[in-house]
Amino acid sequence: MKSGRYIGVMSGTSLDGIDVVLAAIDEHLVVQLASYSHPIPLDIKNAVLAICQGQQLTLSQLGQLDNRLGKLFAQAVQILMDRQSLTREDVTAIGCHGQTVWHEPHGEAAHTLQIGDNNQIVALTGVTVVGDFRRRDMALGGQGAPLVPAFHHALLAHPTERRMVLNIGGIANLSLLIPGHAVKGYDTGPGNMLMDAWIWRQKGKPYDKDARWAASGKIILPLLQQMLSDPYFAAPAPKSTGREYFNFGWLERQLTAFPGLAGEDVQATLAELTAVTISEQVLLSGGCERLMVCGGGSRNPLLMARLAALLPGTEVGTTDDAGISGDDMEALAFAWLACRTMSGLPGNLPSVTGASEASVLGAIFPANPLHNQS
Ligand SMILES: Nc1ncnc2c1ncn2[C@@H]1O[C@H](COP(=O)(O)OP(=O)(O)OP(=O)(O)O)[C@@H](O)[C@H]1O
Ligand SMILES: CC(=O)N[C@H]1[C@@H]2OC[C@@H](O2)[C@@H](O)[C@@H]1O[C@H](C)C(=O)O
Repeated sequence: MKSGRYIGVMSGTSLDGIDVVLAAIDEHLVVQLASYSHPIPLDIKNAVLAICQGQQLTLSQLGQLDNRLGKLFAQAVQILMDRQSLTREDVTAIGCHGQTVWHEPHGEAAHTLQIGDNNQIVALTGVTVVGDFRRRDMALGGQGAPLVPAFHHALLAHPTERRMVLNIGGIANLSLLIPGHAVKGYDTGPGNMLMDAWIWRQKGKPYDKDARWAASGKIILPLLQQMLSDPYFAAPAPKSTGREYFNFGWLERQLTAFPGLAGEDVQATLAELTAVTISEQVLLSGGCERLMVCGGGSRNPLLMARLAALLPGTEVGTTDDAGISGDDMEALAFAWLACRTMSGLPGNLPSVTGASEASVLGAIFPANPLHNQS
């Protein structure tokens, strides 16, 4: 393994910020050294949201967004490097996930697109970048997602305890770390995404802090039942999804049969949808002794309480309890995946994504050895 200091960059489906993490990685250890969250300007957030909901745009507009996101990722990395007084020689590589703008894992021409020009990051920081992690897996017949289960397994698997790791981001994904079994993992469906979309439309707030609004409402059971009948929830793994499917349009269609509901009741029902779809999958997958939650949803007390209530006999906690900040897990995973690629090691798990083989992932954008030499 090419050990060293790596930086991971993640801009997820929630568009709440760009997470950047510095980690020391070797064969046995991943040590988180520092992290930083960089804001995303509102016009960029709105442009990505519009694309994910199917809005048409010109190639020029797409190219400009790719350029601006690349510069934004570069700026975020540079701030972390400056704060840590790191020079380019101190960092082996940067693993940058990019911004997913479309994910379509089915059909004759399945595809997934993460943008944010990695060349911009190399040009500004002088550090080698690894990017485009998902498309090799897709070329091998896989879903291209989720990719974090391999990292969850490397970091959090236990020899005897049945564990599952749950990321509640915009989309929620579950990793099954069951001793004696191949690692499995898939997206369970919406995490915070629908709750975020609803409170944004109703109140102009980016998210329901500490679920205060949801907690003031009551669950509308017929609406919940109807939402639960969406075929995604019963579909077998491998499966992955995104904003192209579970978006505000999806929610509006669900609400047409229920006019005039109080906003807080819809919010309470959406929180319950997230908790129920996750807990059903945990139980259907045979249950676990410990559920370790990360992602922004692990900061939502209502979601955490509902998960604990729906999963009696399971120890429900956060990955922070195991020493890994739930806010940094995904960025850390892309630092680790970059290290795998730089070391010529596979990053995907066919048992998770359905790919025909394990493969080295991504593309390497090498640092310029002539940088700053004249
Ligand atoms: N205190 C809190 N109370 C309620 N919700 C919270 C809180 N803190 C964070 N969140 C939720 O977490 C979201 C951000 O989660 P996260 O950063 O894990 O998403 P992401 O990484 O962009 O998504 P994905 O994992 O799908 O790519 C916020 O948009 C919000 O909904
Ligand atoms: C296509 C895409 O960007 N998928 C994300 C998204 O966010 C959560 C969930 O949906 C997961 O499948 C994936 O991200 C994590 C990092 C993964 O690949 O494991």
